[in-house]
Amino acid sequence: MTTETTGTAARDGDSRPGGPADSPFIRACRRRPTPHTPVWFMRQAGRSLPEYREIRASVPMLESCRRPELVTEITLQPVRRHGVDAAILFSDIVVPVAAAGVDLDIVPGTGPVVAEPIRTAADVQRIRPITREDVPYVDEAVRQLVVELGDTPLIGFAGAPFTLASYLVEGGPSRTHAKTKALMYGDEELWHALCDRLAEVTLAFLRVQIEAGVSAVQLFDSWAGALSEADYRRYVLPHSTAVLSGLAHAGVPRIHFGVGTAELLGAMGEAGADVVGVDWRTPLDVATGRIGADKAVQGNLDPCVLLAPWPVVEAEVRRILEQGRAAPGHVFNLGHGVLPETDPEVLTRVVALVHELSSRRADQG
Ligand SMILES: O=C(O)CCc1c2[nH]c(c1CC(=O)O)Cc1[nH]c(c(CC(=O)O)c1CCC(=O)O)Cc1[nH]c(c(CC(=O)O)c1CCC(=O)O)Cc1[nH]c(c(CCC(=O)O)c1CC(=O)O)C2
Repeated sequence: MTTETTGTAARDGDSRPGGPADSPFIRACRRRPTPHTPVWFMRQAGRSLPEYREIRASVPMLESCRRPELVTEITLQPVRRHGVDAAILFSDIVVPVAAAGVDLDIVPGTGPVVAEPIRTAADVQRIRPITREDVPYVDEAVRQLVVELGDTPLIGFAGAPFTLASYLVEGGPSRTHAKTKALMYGDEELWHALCDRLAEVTLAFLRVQIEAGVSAVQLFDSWAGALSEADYRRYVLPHSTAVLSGLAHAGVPRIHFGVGTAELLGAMGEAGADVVGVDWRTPLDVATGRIGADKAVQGNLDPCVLLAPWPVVEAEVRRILEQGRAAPGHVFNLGHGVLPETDPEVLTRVVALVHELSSRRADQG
C-alpha cells in the first residue's frame, strides 16, 4: 500500500535518482536536461486498444471510472504496450462534477450528457463542494497505480472551468457553445459564479490526486479555442488561474492544454502552468515564442497523421522534435487525443522513434 510519503515525495519534487520525480517526463516539465525527449499520448488509455475494448465491453464509462481495479488496469495497458514515459489516470473530465451532485452520464458515441443543464443561479447552487470522501475511488486508484508504476510518473487531470461550464450549460457536446457564450455575455455575474464554483471543485479534485501520489497534473480546457483572446482573458483566464495558482505549492508540474488555442497561447501561459500543451495547428517553435521561455511545451502531432503511411508519420515526428528544440523543455505528445481508429502499433513505433531520435541527439550533446 502506498503511504502518504509517496504523495509527499511527489509533492516535494523529490528527485531521488530513478524515482518518478526524476523521470525524463518530469525533468522535461521542469525544463531540466533529459536523456531523451519524453513521450505520452492523450487518450492513450482508451478505445484504440483492443485490450481496452475487451475490458470495458460490459461496463458503462462512468462506472468504469469508479472501480479502482479497472482504472488501474486500463491506465497500465498503454504503458505496458507502448513504453510511454508517463501514464495518465483513466478517468474523465466530468467525474468531479458528477461527484459534486450534477446528474450526468457519458453516452457512447456522444460524450457527457447533463440531465438538467445549468442555466440559473439556483442551478449553480446545485453544484456542491467536493472532498476526498466524494471520490474515494480516485484516491484508491492513484494509490494502487503509484505502486504498480514504480519509476513511471502518473499524470492526474481535470477539465478546466470553461470546458466544464460548456458541458453543463449546453447539456452535452457542442460545436458552437451558443448557450454557454450567450450566458457568458448576457449574465456575467452568473457566469463568474458558475466558474468560481467549478474552479473550487476542480482544485479539490486535483488535490485529491496529488495527495494520493500523482507526479504531475494536466488541466484540459479543450473548448477554449471557441473564444477570442479578449474574451478568454475576461471570462476564463481568472478561473483557470485560480486552479493552477492554487497548486503552485503542491510540488508537482502543472500542464495546461487546449484546442484551437493559437491566438490564446500567450494568455494561457499566464494562467500559471509549468507546461503549455499545444494543438497541431501551431508549430512548437512559434508556440514557444508566444508562451514564453519560462515554460516547457507539450505536443503536437496531429492525431490524424497516425492514420497516414509510416513515412509521413516519421517525417512529422522529426519535424516536431526539431521545432520542440526551440523550447526550454519539450514533452512529445499529440495535438489532441488518440483517435479510436488509430492502429496501436503505430503509437508504439512513434514512442520508439522519439526515443531513438532524441537519444541520438542527446549523445551528440
Ligand atoms: O465519442 C464518445 O464515445 C464520447 C467520448 C467522450 C468521453 N468523454 C468525453 C468525450 C467527448 C469527446 O472525447 O469528444 C469528454 C472529455 N473527456 C476528456 C476530455 C478532454 C479532452 O480529451 O480534450 C473531454 C472533452 C473532449 C471534447 O469535448 O473535445 C478527457 C479524457 N477522457 C478520457 C481520458 C483518459 C484517457 O483516455 O486516458 C481523458 C483525459 C486524459 C486524456 O485525454 O488522455 C477517457 C475517455 N472518456 C470517454 C472515453 C470513451 C469511452 C468509451 O466509449 O469507451 C474515454 C476513453 C477513450 O477516449 O477511448 C468518454
